[in-house]
Amino acid sequence: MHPDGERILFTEEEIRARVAEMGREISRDYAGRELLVVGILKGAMIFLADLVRSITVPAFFDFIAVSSYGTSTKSSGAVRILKDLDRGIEGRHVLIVEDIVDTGLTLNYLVDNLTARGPASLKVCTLLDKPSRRQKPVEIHYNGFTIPDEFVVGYGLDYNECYRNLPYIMVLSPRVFGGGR
Ligand SMILES: O=P(O)(O)OC[C@H]1O[C@H](OP(=O)(O)OP(=O)(O)O)[C@H](O)[C@@H]1O
Ligand code: HPA
Ligand SMILES: [Mg+2]
Repeated sequence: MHPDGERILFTEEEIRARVAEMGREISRDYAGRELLVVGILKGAMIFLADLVRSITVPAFFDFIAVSSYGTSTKSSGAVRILKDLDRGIEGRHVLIVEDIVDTGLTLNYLVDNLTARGPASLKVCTLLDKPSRRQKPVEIHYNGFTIPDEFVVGYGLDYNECYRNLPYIMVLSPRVFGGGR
């Protein structure tokens, strides 16, 4: 394990198995339809890349970048769109793909924002759910794993832009961010 980790939460193998299972479930639910997968940059990129390879219905991609964490382990509370979708989503079956739902501020904002654009349907898929920290409600349709209240990194998730390329998910040691969340 990386020396900044406290413990591994999910191994590469555990993630691979769960992501494949999620892809199969999504493929069943969207049978006969075309999917527009909307990835939330940057955290969701690794999960999305693996997930879509287990999805068997026709899938198109678009990406939106938002930020609320900046260089901290605490959400600033203000969600900003840094890069919007390239195209409209009116009449499309949209699946938002996210790495983690924590306070819910990011997805609560994005679901409202994208719903206003008139998609045929809108669902949320997240690899991780940390429900103990929720401040705003988010309806999650596909969830990989529910996790405890700890700051996790790896498999796309960062702290201060580090650790995204770790193939597993680990709990970040509080000594790296000074504890005190
Ligand atoms: O439920 P919330 O408390 O809003 O937290 C979840 C969001 O925070 C992280 O993104 P971040 O703003 O750090 O950008 P990143 O994806 O580029 O790391 C994560 O990828 C989610 O998008
Ligand atoms: O636990 C987390 N790790 C990384 N990024 C995050 N953004 C919200 N929660 C987290
Ligand atoms: Mg981040």
